[in-house]
Amino acid sequence: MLMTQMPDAKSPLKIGTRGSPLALAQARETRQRLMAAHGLPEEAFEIVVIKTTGDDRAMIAADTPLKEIGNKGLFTKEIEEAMIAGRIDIAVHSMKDMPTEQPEGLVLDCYLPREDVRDAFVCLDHDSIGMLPHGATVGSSSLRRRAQLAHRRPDLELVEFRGNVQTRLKKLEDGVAAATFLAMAGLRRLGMEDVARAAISPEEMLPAVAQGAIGIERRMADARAEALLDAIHDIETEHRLAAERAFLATLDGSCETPIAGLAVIEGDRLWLRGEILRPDGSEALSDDRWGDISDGAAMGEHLARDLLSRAPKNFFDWR
Ligand SMILES: NCc1[nH]cc(CCC(=O)O)c1CC(=O)O
Repeated sequence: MLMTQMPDAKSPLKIGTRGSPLALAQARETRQRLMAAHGLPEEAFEIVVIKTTGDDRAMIAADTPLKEIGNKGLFTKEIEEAMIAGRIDIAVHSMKDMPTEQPEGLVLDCYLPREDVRDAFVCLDHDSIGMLPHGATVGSSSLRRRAQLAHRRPDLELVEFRGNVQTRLKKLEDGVAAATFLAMAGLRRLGMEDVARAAISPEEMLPAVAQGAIGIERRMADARAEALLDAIHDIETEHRLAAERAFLATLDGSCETPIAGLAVIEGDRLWLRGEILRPDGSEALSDDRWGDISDGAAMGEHLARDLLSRAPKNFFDWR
């Protein structure tokens, strides 16, 4: 392995991250894996917190849907600028929030082993979506979850819901809504899986593309970062994300559009399911297919084209 220099206390590998509890947990997991893979001490890594536009809620009205603020790259722009400027060497991201293309000079080709892909049903009084009383209020700001829920239960009342886990739980306690959703992966990484009343199966609610996956970005020309990251890369996650992200890219979507997708590997075969919905949930189109494990990108693209060809003309009016 060619590496100009191993990182040490004098020349640590700088790990850039947002400052949210979940982002910090993901940065620490990355550092932990790098330490273990290379037998390096903690001082060889420095976690650098970077504030992003998406974190600056002072500028943003609390009830504004994220999609209206200009979603693409909202949480990544400042981090990528810091990396290009050399203030950080690698950046740890939730792949669910990552645009499908990276700025010139940066690559995103290292994935950690994927966490639980499912959505969590968070509710104080009921065990499942099906058990919510007629007309109950549900809080979510995710266009995908809102559309999926409206499709399944048109009787429910939807309200915007955001903030950290504690804020959301307080809202449930205050009766603002009877239930909400979070990603199981985030809860697990925070050690808060108890907050989930139940994990929702992908058959019931197909997760967002790349949900539960952490990706690590670096400068293309940084041989040291490349060699260090190579040892912690998870190839199965790469194959699954290739399929899901090609599906998303072909639909020109992002995590704030009503698009869901999940790839699973069984033996040497890859299974991909995709779903698109009207934002009001009045219509949903989905399909799945099996293919070769390394054929994910083509499968994702073809699945997207199939669904698009079946979609009525005005299906994507929300774009
Ligand atoms: N869009 C916000 C976001 N991005 C990643 C996660 C959770 C962790 C993950 O899916 O990897 C969340 C919060 C949520 O959906 O509950």
